[in-house]
Amino acid sequence: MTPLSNIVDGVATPGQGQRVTYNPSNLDEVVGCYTQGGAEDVAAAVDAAQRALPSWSTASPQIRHDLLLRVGARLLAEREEIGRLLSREEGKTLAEGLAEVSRAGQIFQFFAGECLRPGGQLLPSVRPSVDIEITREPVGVIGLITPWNFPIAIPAWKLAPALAWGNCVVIKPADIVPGCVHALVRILHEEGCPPGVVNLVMGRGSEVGQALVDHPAVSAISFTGSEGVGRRLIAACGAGLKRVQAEMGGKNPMVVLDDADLDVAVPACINAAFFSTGQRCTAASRFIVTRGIYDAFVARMKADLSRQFVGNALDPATTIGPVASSSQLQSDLDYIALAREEGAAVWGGELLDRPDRGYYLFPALFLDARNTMRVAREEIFGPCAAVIIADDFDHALTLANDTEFGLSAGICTTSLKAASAFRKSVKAGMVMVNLPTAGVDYHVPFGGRNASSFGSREQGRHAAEFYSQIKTSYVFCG
Ligand SMILES: NC(=O)C1=CN([C@@H]2O[C@H](COP(=O)(O)OP(=O)(O)OC[C@H]3O[C@@H](n4cnc5c(N)ncnc54)[C@H](OP(=O)(O)O)[C@@H]3O)[C@@H](O)[C@H]2O)C=CC1
Ligand SMILES: O=C(O)CCC(=O)C(=O)O
Repeated sequence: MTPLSNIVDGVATPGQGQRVTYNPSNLDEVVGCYTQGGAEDVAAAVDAAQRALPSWSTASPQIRHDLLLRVGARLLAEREEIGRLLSREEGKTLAEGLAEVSRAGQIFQFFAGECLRPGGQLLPSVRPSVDIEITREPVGVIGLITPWNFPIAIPAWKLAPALAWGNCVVIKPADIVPGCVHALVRILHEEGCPPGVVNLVMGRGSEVGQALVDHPAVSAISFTGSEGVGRRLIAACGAGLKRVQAEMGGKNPMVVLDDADLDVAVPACINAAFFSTGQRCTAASRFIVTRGIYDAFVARMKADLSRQFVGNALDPATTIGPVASSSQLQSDLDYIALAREEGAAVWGGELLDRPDRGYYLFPALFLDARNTMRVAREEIFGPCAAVIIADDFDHALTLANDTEFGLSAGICTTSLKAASAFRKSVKAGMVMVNLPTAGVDYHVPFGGRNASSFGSREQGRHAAEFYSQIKTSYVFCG
């Protein structure tokens, strides 16, 4: 099988080795074969980006707008083909794969609009006859390091604002799912992206990702992934005086109060914790349920979960796809064993036999869990949720805030007063009322607090904070 190449300076460029990807729904099926780059490919890509920067950073906003709009339209037109590739490579259901490609297309269209929106400000000075002008300029060459759980939406929400603000980029997708980013970078070039503006180097994080972080000509790094890698990368960027944005994990709570409508709360909790196989940084992994509704909530969760079908991502009957990789599956199984050791009553969590050889894991509830347990404190990133009893609203809020993370948080209640109090007091970057903690809009700020996020927000108009830098000019006009 001939591997798909890196794309450097607009040209397909072979690397040193190759990686074959397999379908987590069916391990006997090869999905793709990709070249593996190394530090020298990163150096060539950064060189190309530096050469492209003077003309791209000064290009008419109309040119950037038109490119992003065309790319958005192509993604929407090719949604079926790319969505199937995404589902075969990552394992999310086809419906989720298709929705993710649409989201990527819409993100490009949103940022096409941003290219033409004036971003400056004219202010009077405290001195007479002096005007002050605040303008935004590109940051330079930006390294984008993306994870496996959103193989096209996350690359899109980093690439589109980077280009809109006139930067050049080198992107490194997660090694187990490079197919969608390869397709996206190919489309960018087919739609007229000038050589060197977007460069793709595939390969391992410890080599390609590290080389990007270490390269002195890379001015900024935008990363999404684990807390461990994120923390190391933030330290390295700080030492190299690079701008950095890191989107890391979550241990997101979903509070269910006595007055909740279970017809709303249970579907929201199932979606939040188990759709996309629980592999979302915004996934709910703690259900904090007040005493009066606990038994009814658990009974209804078990009944509704029993109707979910865990199967091949392309099977229309499937509501929950396989776990994405063998290492993630092993980690999930280790946490399920740990939940038992820590004294929770585990419901579900079985490996499933299916005609296809895949990583099929039934959702797990860790009943009667306590918030002090490791399974209630550490990000699992699989179809597992701890169910914790709370005495009342105040206790539930205290438990919800007792975490090192702070990405998203949800509450299910029919009380406007309780919902408002929760929105104001919960320590999270995003709050949902009677909605799943996961599944966000593409045109508003995304991000969290504490160990969940570092640096400025992603997405929406707030993305400008990271992808542009401010210049303040003083003009004597007397
Ligand atoms: N917040 C989120 O959305 C995500 C959180 N996670 C969490 O992380 C856990 C492990 O997933 P995993 O894929 O290993 O996450 P990682 O943090 O290892 O991977 C995220 C990205 O960083 C790259 N990377 C890895 N090491 C380095 C490095 N030293 N320097 C620069 N880049 C690097 C990876 O490359 P490569 O994979 O190619 O080696 C990948 O592109 C999950 O179980 C989950 O808890 C994972 C994904 C997304
Ligand atoms: O919940 C979402 O829509 C986005 C989640 C996400 O960005 C992530 O899991 O990395």
